[in-house]
Amino acid sequence: MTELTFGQRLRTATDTHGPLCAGIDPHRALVESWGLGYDVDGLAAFTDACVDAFAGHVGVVKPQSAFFEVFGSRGIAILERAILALREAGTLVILDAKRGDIGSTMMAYAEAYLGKDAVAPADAITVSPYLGFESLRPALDLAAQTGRGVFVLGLTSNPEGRTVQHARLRDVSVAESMVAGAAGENAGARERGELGSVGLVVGATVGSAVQELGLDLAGAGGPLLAPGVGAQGGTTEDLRRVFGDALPNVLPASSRDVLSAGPDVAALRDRALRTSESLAALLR
Ligand SMILES: O=C(O)c1cc(=O)[nH]c(=O)n1[C@@H]1O[C@H](COP(=O)(O)O)[C@@H](O)[C@H]1O
Repeated sequence: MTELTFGQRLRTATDTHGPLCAGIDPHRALVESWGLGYDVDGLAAFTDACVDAFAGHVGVVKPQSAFFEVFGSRGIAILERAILALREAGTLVILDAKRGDIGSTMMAYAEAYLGKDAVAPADAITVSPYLGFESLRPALDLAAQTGRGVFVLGLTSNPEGRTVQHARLRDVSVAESMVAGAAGENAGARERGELGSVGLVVGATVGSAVQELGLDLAGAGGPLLAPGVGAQGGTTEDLRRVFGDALPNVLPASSRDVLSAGPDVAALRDRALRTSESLAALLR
C-alpha cells in the first residue's frame, strides 16, 4: 500500500474534524492562570490536559517547541510524549520549531523531526527560509520521502515581519519568492488534484499584504497555516479578506484563545470544537 502524503492526510483530518489547528503553547501566564506552578510538573499537567482535550477530537494540533525547551531535557520529554499520544489517537501534529540553517545542519534538523528514525516524529514542522528557500532542501526532500510536511514562513503574523518579507529582490518580494518555492515543490500534487505537503505560514493579521504583494496563495497548492486568530487580534472575517480564493486551503491556528478555556478538559475541548465549527462555516 502506498503511504499517504501529509497533504492527503491533512485534507482528511480537516474534512473530518474541521479546520482548526489547536496550539499547545504553555506560556508562563497561561500555566499559572490554570492554577499550576510554572515548573516541570505544571508543564506536564498542562500538556496532559491539552492532549486529553484534543487527541482524537481536533484534526490538527501544533505544540510550540519553545515552551518545552524552556525546561530542558525534561520539557522535551513531555513534548515527545504529547506528540506520540496525539498521533496515536490519529490527530496530526505540526511541531512549531521554526528551524532553518545551512544544508548540512538542516539535514540534522530534518532527521530529528521528519526522519523515519526520529524519536517523536511530527507530521510536519515549521521551517524558516531566511537562509534561502533552497537551504530547506534536506527537510523538503526528507519530508517527501517519509510522507510528512513542512510549513515555510511566508508572511508572518508579527508586525516586524514586513521589514524582511515585503522587501523586493528586483521585482519579486521575498514573500512571493517563498510562494513560488512552495508552488514548485507542490507541482506534482497539484497535477494530481491533491493538496501539496509544502505549506506556507501566512498570518491572519497581515491585512491587505497578500493583495498588495500580488501573492497567488491558491496557486501555491499547499496548506496555508494561519496563526494569529484570537489573541493576536485576527478574526474569521480577517481570514476571508486575507485569503480570498485560497480559503479552502487555510488551516487557522489559535493557541491562547482556545487554551484560556482550561484547565477543565471538557471546557477546553468544547472551546476547540466550537472554534473549529465557526471556522468551518467560514472556510467551506
Ligand atoms: O509558525 C507559527 O505557527 C507562527 C507563525 C507566525 O507568523 N505567527 C505566530 O504566531 N506563529 C505561532 O503561532 C502561535 C500563536 O499563538 P496565539 O497568538 O496564542 O494564538 C505561537 O506559537 C506562534 O509562535
